[in-house]
Amino acid sequence: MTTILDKIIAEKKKEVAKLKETYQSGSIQAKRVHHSLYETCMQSNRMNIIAEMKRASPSKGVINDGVEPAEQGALYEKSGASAISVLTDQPFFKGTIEDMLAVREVVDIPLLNKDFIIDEVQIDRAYDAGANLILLIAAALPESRLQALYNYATNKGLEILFEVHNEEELEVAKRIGAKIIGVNNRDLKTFEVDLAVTERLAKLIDSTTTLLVSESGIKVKEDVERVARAGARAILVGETMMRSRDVKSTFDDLRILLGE
Ligand SMILES: O=C(O)c1ccccc1NCC(=O)[C@H](O)[C@H](O)COP(=O)(O)O
Repeated sequence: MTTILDKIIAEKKKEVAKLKETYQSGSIQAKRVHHSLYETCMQSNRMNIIAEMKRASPSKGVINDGVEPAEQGALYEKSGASAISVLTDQPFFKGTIEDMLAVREVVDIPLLNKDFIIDEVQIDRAYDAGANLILLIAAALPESRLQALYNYATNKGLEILFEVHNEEELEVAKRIGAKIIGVNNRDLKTFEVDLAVTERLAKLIDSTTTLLVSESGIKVKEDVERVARAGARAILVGETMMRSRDVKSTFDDLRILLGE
């Protein structure tokens, strides 16, 4: 059975083939901000929110097509975001690299380039566009490629959010040496969302040395309390932020004190 992730990766291969022909490393030069998400989150006593710029998604269709990235990014920073995740995939999420550039111009917090990274050229572009972090998805590539991309990004001074959804993928994350592990509560094959995935995998993660980020399906304070109890120090929140009519109060609700 062809899954949505298979379809996304197939499209990404075509996009990357074009990018390799057209993109010259250094041809974009955005402002560089030197902040470590890992350090920020490990030191903070509040739940860290990575707020996402997400116009649309395969599971939900259009979420917020009219968003203005610079305005929304500035609002996220002002409201207390620890980082901003910018989706740059066009075919499935309606994002672009210009969204990253627009956000980088107006904020000084770390930026995650949320895309389906399969090649070094995407890492070069993410860096040039002002990203501090990239996403690597365990389910998307063989371990040897994940390790190569992990090393490449680390050598450029980027941090890596390494995304897993089950025990086997978590083992890969550990072998690769991931310091920031994102447990995606959404099954990228079925779209089923279940916060119990964070609870189950968190038991296998040493949260004193690894930053655990719980990703997807977080809507209300009770969800945050649940993943915080499991050991998450950060949450990645897309749809809830993009649909919120009062982003500041959504942050106030979700930025709970840790260890309570
Ligand atoms: O969101 C989707 O439908 C999706 C489908 C296929 C691959 C990835 C997908 N989402 C990427 C994400 O990980 C989420 O955007 C992120 O965790 C935020 O999730 P949410 O708060 O539920 O919008």
